[in-house]
Amino acid sequence: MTDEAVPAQGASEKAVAGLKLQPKKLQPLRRLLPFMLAYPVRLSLTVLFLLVSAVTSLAIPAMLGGVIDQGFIEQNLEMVGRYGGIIIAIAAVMAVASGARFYFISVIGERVIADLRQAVFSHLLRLDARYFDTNRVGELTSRLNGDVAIIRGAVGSSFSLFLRSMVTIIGALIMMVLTSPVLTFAVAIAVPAILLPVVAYSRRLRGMSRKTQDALADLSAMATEMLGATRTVKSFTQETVQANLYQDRSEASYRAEVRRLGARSILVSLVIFLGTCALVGLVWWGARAVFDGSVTAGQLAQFMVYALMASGALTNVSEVLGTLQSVAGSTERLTEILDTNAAIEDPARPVALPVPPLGTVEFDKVSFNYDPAAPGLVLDRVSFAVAKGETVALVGPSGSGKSTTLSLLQRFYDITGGAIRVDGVDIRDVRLTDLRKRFAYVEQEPTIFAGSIADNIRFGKPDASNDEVEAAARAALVHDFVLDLPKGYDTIVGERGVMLSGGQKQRLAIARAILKNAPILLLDEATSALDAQSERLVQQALEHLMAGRTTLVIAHRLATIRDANNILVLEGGQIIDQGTHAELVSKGGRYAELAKLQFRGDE
Ligand SMILES: Nc1ncnc2c1ncn2[C@@H]1O[C@H](COP(=O)(O)OP(=O)(O)OP(=O)(O)O)[C@@H](O)[C@H]1O
Repeated sequence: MTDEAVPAQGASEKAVAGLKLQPKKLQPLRRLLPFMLAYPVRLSLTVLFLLVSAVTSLAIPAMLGGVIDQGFIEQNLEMVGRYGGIIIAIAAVMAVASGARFYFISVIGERVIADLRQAVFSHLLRLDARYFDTNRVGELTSRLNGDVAIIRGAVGSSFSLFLRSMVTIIGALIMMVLTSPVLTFAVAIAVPAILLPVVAYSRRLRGMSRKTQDALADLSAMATEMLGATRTVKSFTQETVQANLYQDRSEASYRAEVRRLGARSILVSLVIFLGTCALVGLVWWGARAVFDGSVTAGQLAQFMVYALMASGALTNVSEVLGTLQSVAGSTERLTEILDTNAAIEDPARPVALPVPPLGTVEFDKVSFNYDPAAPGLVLDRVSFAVAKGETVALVGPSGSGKSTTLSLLQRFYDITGGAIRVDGVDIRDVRLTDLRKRFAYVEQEPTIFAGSIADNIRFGKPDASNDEVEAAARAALVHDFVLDLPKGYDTIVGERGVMLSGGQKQRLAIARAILKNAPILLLDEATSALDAQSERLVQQALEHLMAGRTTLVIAHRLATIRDANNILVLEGGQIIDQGTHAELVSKGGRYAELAKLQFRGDE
């Protein structure tokens, strides 16, 4: 829809959506207000030009009455010329004011959208891990893209049209009364007769419209999910099945839309027919008034133009109200994100961690559950300590709580009992960024971003010089393979690093961790088997990374475990045993079994 949509009979078709005025549903729009009020100068200019353009457009029909009565009927060409000159002058002012109004309101619209988008994105990044456990990323990005696009498409143009039309309606009504109170009275009786059946029918459309929206959202969620996993789809040969599923849903959405269009077409016919009847009635009533001398021909013409202007503006308002309702819906979904408080936040009075860092970690009877309401515990009174420079390995069967331990240490979730201390300070008393700066975290499946190799290494230290990046890359044995790449460090690695091998990705993540140079290393060793050559390179890179750092490692490699100062054996969220590799093997308990299973190949 454009701002300059001409209010004509055809537009009555669009009146459909808006006739369902529900002020409550528009309330979320208030949340856009602060974003607009942040630009008072542009806003005032918009209002000024809006008023000027409305007043000038109302002045033109008044001149038209003069042309007819004093020019046509008197057959006075000079008067026609004089009025023509005035009309051209008014039109010139109107043209400039309308252009300026369109420009300023569009600029405000774009500004508001940009601010809102940025606010939502940065707020999302600050929310805690639990929020992302319970909200689908696809849905969040769709809010960020889809809802922002809906607001963007409407804010400038719809608001402008809405305000302009409201001013026109009020102005035209006043002019109608001034021109002929009798005719105004006749119109006042006719309007509800037309509007009531239309309103009644348009209620039916509301439910239909919601259904097609839902169907569309469903479709796009499915597309996002499948296109993000094309390799899985291919490998499970699900192309046809998924394409058919998509087709079924797409057809369902098509049918829903066709039903809605059918209903809407009937409404259009209804509006056109009733509108024409009203027009004929007005002409008849007006002609009678002219014949009995209560109004002049010029006044009648003038009145008819005002009536058309008012009805056109009314059509616009009703249409825009429909649009504004969907904008309100989108605004609500976005402000919902802005209103969500992170469950994990900085303490009111943060305690500083010691400088230089000690590099110690202590778990003191730590208990935790992802879902506080669920029975049982994921970690059950886990206690251990890691001294400076030590390497402590976590081993245990799948689901025993190893990854959870590393998450809790970084305070992705808050524990339900006990305490976690880093450098002797309870992590809940430390600012989140201070805490997380103390760790370098290498994930099991490292996240590689779509940028260049250098960007990926620099992630943890954006201001690192090229030399620093290269030094980290050398230590992580990334440098050699980078030299073979066409653009060296500037090579773009593709989304999620698809252009790199598994071992290269791991070394890249290690380089990133080396550059961050944090005192405590959190390592989730990859379980996926690398070939012996890659394995050796990754191991070498890790040794560089671990040198001189306190290390907490979820271990799957024998080399790591053999060198560990202490091995914690986790099972069902509890530490069931601990000691060095030799001690634990000689004990012959659960660890010996695990080690036998896990490291058979290595031995
Ligand atoms: N984000 C989460 N929300 C809810 N439950 C979770 C979440 N992450 C893990 N869990 C549950 O917590 C338990 C411990 O999981 P954790 O990932 O810590 O195990 P793990 O020892 O690292 O396993 P693996 O070796 O398979 O990675 C499991 O029962 C798992 O289902």
